[in-house]
Amino acid sequence: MKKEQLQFLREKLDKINLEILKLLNIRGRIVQKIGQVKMEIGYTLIDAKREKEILQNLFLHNQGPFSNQQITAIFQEIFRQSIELQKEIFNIKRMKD
Ligand SMILES: O=C(O)C(=O)C[C@]1(C(=O)O)C=C[C@@H](O)C=C1
Repeated sequence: MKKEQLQFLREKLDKINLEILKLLNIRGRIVQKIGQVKMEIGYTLIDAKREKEILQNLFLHNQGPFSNQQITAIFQEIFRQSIELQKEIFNIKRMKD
């Protein structure tokens, strides 16, 4: 039945969503550590060159169905939110100093 197929596919997506969430949070913790190191050595939070390199590497491995343009849009949002996480660390450090 088509409805059963839909339910089955949605259950598959639910599991994948949880995996993505877990990986995003693992990534977020690493981003926080990078933010801390960058602040200690006086680097700016935004690194456009590094973002470009990450995207180039993703394009090399991109097997679709998402286009490179769509991958760029997804990762630009991840970079934006990662910088927000780093700013939080920056503000906490400033409050302590
Ligand atoms: O690699 C860094 O310097 C980071 O801060 C990590 C990260 C990322 O999320 O990948 C975040 C912000 C920078 O603009 C570039 C990359």
